[in-house]
Amino acid sequence: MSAPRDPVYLDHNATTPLLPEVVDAMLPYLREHFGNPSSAHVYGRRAREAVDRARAQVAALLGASAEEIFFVAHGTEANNLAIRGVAAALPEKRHVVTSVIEHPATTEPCLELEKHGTRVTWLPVDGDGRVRVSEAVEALRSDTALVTLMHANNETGVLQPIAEVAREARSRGVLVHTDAAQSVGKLPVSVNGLGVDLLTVVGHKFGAPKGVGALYVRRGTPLRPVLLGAGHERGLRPGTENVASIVGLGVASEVALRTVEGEAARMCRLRGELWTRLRARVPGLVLNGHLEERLPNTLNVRFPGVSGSALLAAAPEVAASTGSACHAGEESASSIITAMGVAPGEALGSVRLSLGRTTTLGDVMAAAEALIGAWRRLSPPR
Ligand SMILES: Cc1ncc(COP(=O)(O)O)c(C=O)c1O
Repeated sequence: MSAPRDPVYLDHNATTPLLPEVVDAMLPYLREHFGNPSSAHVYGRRAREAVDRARAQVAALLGASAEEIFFVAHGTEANNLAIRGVAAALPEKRHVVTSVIEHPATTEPCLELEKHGTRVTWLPVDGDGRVRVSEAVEALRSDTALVTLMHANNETGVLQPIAEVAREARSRGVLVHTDAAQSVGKLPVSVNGLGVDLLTVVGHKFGAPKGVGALYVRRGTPLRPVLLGAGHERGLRPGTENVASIVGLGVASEVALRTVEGEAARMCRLRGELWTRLRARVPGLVLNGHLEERLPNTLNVRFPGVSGSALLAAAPEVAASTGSACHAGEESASSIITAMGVAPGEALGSVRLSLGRTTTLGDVMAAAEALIGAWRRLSPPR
């Protein structure tokens, strides 16, 4: 008897499988090259060289210099370091601008600053899920320390107008951070193209392991460490480097630099195929978020008359997510979708389908069939 097939994995915005090149590059650093990069002997030197190589690879992906890349444990830490680190470095500036659709790794540090007296402007989004540049500009004040806006939203995949906001903010002397957890590795991302001072990179969103990320810090940006300890990462992020994972992040960056454009185009075609198939057979299906200004791999759709979680439970052939949360047995709609003006009852029908490098046309066709079948079984007869 053959083993049951695993469900089609359409949850690449949650995490991605490790790239084979990443695993191959990491293994020697888990086995024989176990040295501490701070040690002066050959074991340490080998580890230091590997970390330096990875730093150059991440920098190349972003169009940055190696000295501007700081390794951290994850996206959460990178965002905390950017937001809390700037606030600590500029104590006289008591205002931060962010949006209502950020990941908790941004929202929570902003709420913490707010508790301690910093004023935070929470920008709304329009019906397409985008911040309006004019509202971001109007929010800027003489005491604004930082604008922190995500590059691509993790649920909808919608891209934010970072370059336009950054141009205005930086011309007024305001620092700009973008959480690029979802866009790096899926789209070409350049720190100079975006014009940002700080940018968050998350390894496990593009084929590197979980538990490693990086913060890009433009030369000269005022930033204080959040963790206190020894002098690793030039004093900005103490703690012995996670060498094998850093090597993995470097190789994933190198692969992304070589292949991101081709993969983005392939992803866009597959996503188009999925959308076309679903839309043709689910009357009333709605796309959440802007049609074009979005990640090439992400489709977030609202199925009529059913909840997204019930739909996914009825389609075990597909592994995907909803943005809804369950509190005390009550399902509540995603705050990202309701922020776009969608009524909570309708927003509950949303499902995020996020494709990746391992996704094939066969996967997309099988997933579409499974979702359409589940929706028909759950929907009252028309
Ligand atoms: C937009 C965004 N920012 C930050 C993070 C946090 O990354 P991590 O869970 O690796 O800390 C995620 C992870 O889902 C994300 O999607």
